[in-house]
Amino acid sequence: MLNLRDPSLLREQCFVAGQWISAARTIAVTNPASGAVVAHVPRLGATETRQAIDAANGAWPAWRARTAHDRSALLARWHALILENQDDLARIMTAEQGKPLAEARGEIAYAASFIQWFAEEAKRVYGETIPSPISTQRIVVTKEPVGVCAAITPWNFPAAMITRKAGPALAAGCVMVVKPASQTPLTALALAALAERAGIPSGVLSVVTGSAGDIGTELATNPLVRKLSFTGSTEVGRHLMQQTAATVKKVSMELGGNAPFIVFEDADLDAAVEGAIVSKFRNAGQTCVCANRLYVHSKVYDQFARKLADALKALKVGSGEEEGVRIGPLIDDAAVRKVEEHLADALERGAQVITGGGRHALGRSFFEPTVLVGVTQAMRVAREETFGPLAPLFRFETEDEVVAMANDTEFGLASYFYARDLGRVWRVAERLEYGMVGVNTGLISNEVAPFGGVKQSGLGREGSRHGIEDYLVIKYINMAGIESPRTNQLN
Ligand SMILES: NC(=O)c1ccc[n+]([C@@H]2O[C@H](COP(=O)([O-])OP(=O)(O)OC[C@H]3O[C@@H](n4cnc5c(N)ncnc54)[C@H](O)[C@@H]3O)[C@@H](O)[C@H]2O)c1
Ligand SMILES: O=C[C@H](O)CS(=O)(=O)O
Repeated sequence: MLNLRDPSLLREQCFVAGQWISAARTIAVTNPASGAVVAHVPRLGATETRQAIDAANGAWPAWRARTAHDRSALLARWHALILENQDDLARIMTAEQGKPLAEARGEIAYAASFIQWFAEEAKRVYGETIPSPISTQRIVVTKEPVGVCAAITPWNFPAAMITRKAGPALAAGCVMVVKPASQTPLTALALAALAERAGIPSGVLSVVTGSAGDIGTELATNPLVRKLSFTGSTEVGRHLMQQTAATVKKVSMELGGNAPFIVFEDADLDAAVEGAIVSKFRNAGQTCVCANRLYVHSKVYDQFARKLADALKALKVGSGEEEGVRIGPLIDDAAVRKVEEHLADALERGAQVITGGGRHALGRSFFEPTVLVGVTQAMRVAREETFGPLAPLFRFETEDEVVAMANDTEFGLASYFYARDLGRVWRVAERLEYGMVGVNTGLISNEVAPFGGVKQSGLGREGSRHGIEDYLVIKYINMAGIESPRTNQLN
């Protein structure tokens, strides 16, 4: 049993149309560190999803009719409740996802920041007037909520990936049905409980758990759903884009990554090592913006590799609840097997391990933080998202060579590089084909900046003033008949 200040936040029911509902069939939620069953949630399907969509559609007119200030105040109340319950939400998250408690607390604060940000942005949805080419007409442009929205979210950030969607959606006057990952539904359900306590009306926000295929198909094909926002793998994103095409839904796609992390010869090496630790090993390497390939100039390659390996040895691996743990377990055994496959492929092709190199002695889904040297573009780690604590180091000689290698991928989410020459910083930042570039930092995620990718890493942006645009549609009003006054023809 979790040691919660408010045990009622641990919900084993879904929030559908303002009601907490159960189901005969359930899904067990397990702790990745221990394998213990934490809770059971309903295994819902298309029927209940339709109920949630119908309730959202019914709640939409009243929700969109509220003033922006009204919606803002309710979101602000939700934000306050999330922070008031930060510790409980973090404990629930660590229990189901495995990340260290300190990281879970950090994610809750990060998740709450999107609610706060869009509570304010709700009041800044501006339209425009346009000078008319015809003297008797006036042109007005307004922005309106797109309508019933669906969100499908991943397990690696069980809170932030939901609020990064629900925040702008509700702020814009939309309503939303959320399907969280089956590995981490408890955080989503706790957030829904707090939204209910904040006074967000029935039907405005629902959370359904269960069969990804059945629920996903209903969300992607039901004509009442006007927008689908997905965060997850590129493979599933492609599938959902195909499914939503039949009803021409607006889509946002936050998909896979393959981030290059480049260390030039003029870099501050200690800063670069610190950045590499944050960028590569946050959430045990299970983030979409993790450094996936580390390119190090040959002049500093050996020194950087040694420093990185030494820094890694200081990181405690263990269960997220344990004090001082920096690297938790991976989400499941399949995740560990993928890291093992990437490691084995690299070793077979000539790479060498300088620290780590296999499953951790703790067993289950723990993996040793690992540094590989002698890595080349021919290896799987160069082409595929590893999503684990494996840092492959590639060597390079010139700026042109490394930019070409960095861009040699179908992904384009995050990228990072360390350099101090101003000309190089501008040249490389402009040449990298990514939605986001971190210069001399390994951590770029916040609520104020536009988060998102190019190429096959996705469509749209989350956070920033841009994030609400994905939940709005533009309306053009042409107001004619504004002739000069004339006697009324009718009398
Ligand atoms: N770009 C971003 O902001 C971002 C953020 C987090 C994770 N990710 C990516 O997500 C992946 C890891 O997360 P994951 O393993 O949960 O991804 P995933 O694509 O397997 O699952 C994501 C969500 O989609 C659901 N899903 C799976 N198959 C589906 C289907 N056929 N129809 C409808 N829904 C379906 C899952 O249940 C889950 O809720 C990585 O590729 C990572 O890069 C991207
Ligand atoms: O996995 C990717 C998420 O977007 C995590 S974060 O936004 O970079 O914290």
